Amino acid sequence: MGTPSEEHVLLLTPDEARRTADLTIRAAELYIGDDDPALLLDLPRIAADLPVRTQRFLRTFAIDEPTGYCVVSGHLFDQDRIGPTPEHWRGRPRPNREFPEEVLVLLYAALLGEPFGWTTQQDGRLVHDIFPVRSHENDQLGLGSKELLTWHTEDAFHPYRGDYLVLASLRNPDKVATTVGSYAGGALSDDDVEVLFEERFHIAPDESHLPKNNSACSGGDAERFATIERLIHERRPVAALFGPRQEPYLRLDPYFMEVSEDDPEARRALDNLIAVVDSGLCEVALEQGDCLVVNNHRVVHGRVPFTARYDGTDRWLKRINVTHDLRRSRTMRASAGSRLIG
Ligand SMILES: NC(=[NH2+])NCCC[C@H](N)C(=O)O
Ligand SMILES: O=C(O)CCC(=O)C(=O)O
Ligand SMILES: [Fe+2]
Repeated sequence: MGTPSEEHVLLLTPDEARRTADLTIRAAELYIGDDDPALLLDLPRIAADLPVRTQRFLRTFAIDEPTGYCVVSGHLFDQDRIGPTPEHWRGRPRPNREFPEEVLVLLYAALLGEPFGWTTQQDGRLVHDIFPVRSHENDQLGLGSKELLTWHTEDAFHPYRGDYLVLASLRNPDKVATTVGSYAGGALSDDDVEVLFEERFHIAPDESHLPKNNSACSGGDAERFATIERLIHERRPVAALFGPRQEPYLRLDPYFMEVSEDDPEARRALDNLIAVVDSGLCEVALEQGDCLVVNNHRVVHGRVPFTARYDGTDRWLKRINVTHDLRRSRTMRASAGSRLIG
């Protein structure tokens, strides 16, 4: 994988960008926030008014998997309306000033599948904020900055992790790059591939799901993290590769992965895979107005280290998780219609 090629990018025409912005601003006036059930119900109806090229581009990306990631660029994100980059995601109003951009990622999610969130991430918000937070400067979190955010499958530890991820760049003045990596197939020995397809790898939940990175509720909160706790204690081994042998899907987060000491074969195969992904890692610096869509099985992603500003002008992304099939996670959601896994 090199730098993004033409097939990865849809550049909106000025007219398409205007129509898209108008659509999201009008919709944002009709609903009360990213969790408004009426908005979630209406998403496909509203998405039908997005430019036809956008609809076809994202539907093709989802169904045919022509590439592991793509970018829809040229969106108009009104900087005056959006206002300064906040200091923390906690306690933000609903709806907020950037609600039209939250509507946008929800509409794109509806073209790809169904948007969902986690009770254990950002207090159950459906659309996540990603900007540097001072207290997390050195953490392996989207909210970090000083450290390389090592590449990963989003929520790799979880059986119901998303099929796609949408990242909308509200601003990125220092052109801080998101990293994207893949495994094309053919670069590893058949023996290594065989081992990687077997359930010989442990993946611990990353820290974004831990209680310390959510708001503490008074009492009775243990329940919210019970499933995560169980996954930590079960330590069920999983496969690092799955699906088609020629072009396998990935389930990787090396920083949080472990292989038993008595399984050097699995260790070596994983190290070889990590080296192949590393060697082809590319950097995608999202410009203001870019939406990056990641196929969470075909590619891994991360972020280069950077120096945060903490003056209201920092890099700011909106993130949404998307699944093809909400029903699969039904036992971990409170009701059939709930979009929060936990
Ligand atoms: N290798 C890693 N750092 N994995 C964790 C990724 C960050 C996590 N998805 C977050 O929302 O903050
Ligand atoms: O900041 C980025 O570009 C990616 C962040 C990310 O991967 C995450 O928060 O999980
Ligand atoms: Fe991520």
